[in-house]
Amino acid sequence: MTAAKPAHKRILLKLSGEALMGDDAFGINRATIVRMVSEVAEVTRLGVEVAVVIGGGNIFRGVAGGAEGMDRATADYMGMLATVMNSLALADAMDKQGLTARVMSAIGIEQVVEPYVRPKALQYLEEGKVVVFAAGTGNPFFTTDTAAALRGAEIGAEVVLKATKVDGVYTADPMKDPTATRYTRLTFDEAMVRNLGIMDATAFALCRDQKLPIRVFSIVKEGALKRVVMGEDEGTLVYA
Ligand SMILES: Nc1ncnc2c1ncn2[C@@H]1O[C@H](COP(=O)(O)OP(=O)(O)OP(=O)(O)O)[C@@H](O)[C@H]1O
Ligand SMILES: O=c1ccn([C@@H]2O[C@H](COP(=O)(O)O)[C@@H](O)[C@H]2O)c(=O)[nH]1
Repeated sequence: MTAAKPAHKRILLKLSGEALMGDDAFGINRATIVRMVSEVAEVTRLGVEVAVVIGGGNIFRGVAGGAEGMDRATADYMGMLATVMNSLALADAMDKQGLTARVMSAIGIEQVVEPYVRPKALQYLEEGKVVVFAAGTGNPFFTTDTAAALRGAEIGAEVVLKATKVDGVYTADPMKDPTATRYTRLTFDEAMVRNLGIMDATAFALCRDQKLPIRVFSIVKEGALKRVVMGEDEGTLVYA
């Protein structure tokens, strides 16, 4: 009997910053990051090329309460720096688990991490290294979901996997509306027309135009990432 093959050769994994908190109120929970990284390690062992974009919601968001009264662009740069911190923590945890990770930043901070250079990122992926894209798109007024769509398209990923705290896209925010029901699949146009808040419209529009599917699934659910990579029916597929 031959072993089942992964459904994807190259993926862009968008990891929720907020999920990194685990049960804590802020920051990075050690056990949580270690578990997330072990799930990433498992899919790299299947031969899948993995690029990661991590959010910053566990530390700072430009539109959150902590930024009230601030200049929006300044607050957004703080948010991007929060994603650099998460990226460094992630790469460090990967290193500890025997993965080789490279952090590439969209904003220049060469003393800390190397800048994002597309051919270099592609080279790392071909070498089997995990590439962590830090600092979002490098521009204020965007989110790391849009960065995931952008980098996913640039590196020719077959799918964007949005790993978050909920197990898919619902008819309404399931954290606020207990009657909300989960979609198994829906189109980008449906997601945008229904104004479903799971991702911002910029990210949806970019993926739709590039015909880059997104699968939304729960990173809290153990083994879900591997099941998604193996093509099993997990979470919600958003497609063009
Ligand atoms: N229609 C919907 N279906 C599912 N989740 C929704 C929906 N509308 C809003 N949400 C909310 O969206 C959240 C996930 O999106 P968001 O990008 O804010 O989180 P994240 O990926 O965890 O962010 P970050 O990386 O910034 O920490 C969920 O936790 C959920 O509460
Ligand atoms: O391209 C980008 C990406 C992010 N930001 C800012 O960072 C925070 C954290 O990102 P999340 O996607 O919310 O996790 C975001 O709120 C923005 O303030 C950005 O400006 N540009």
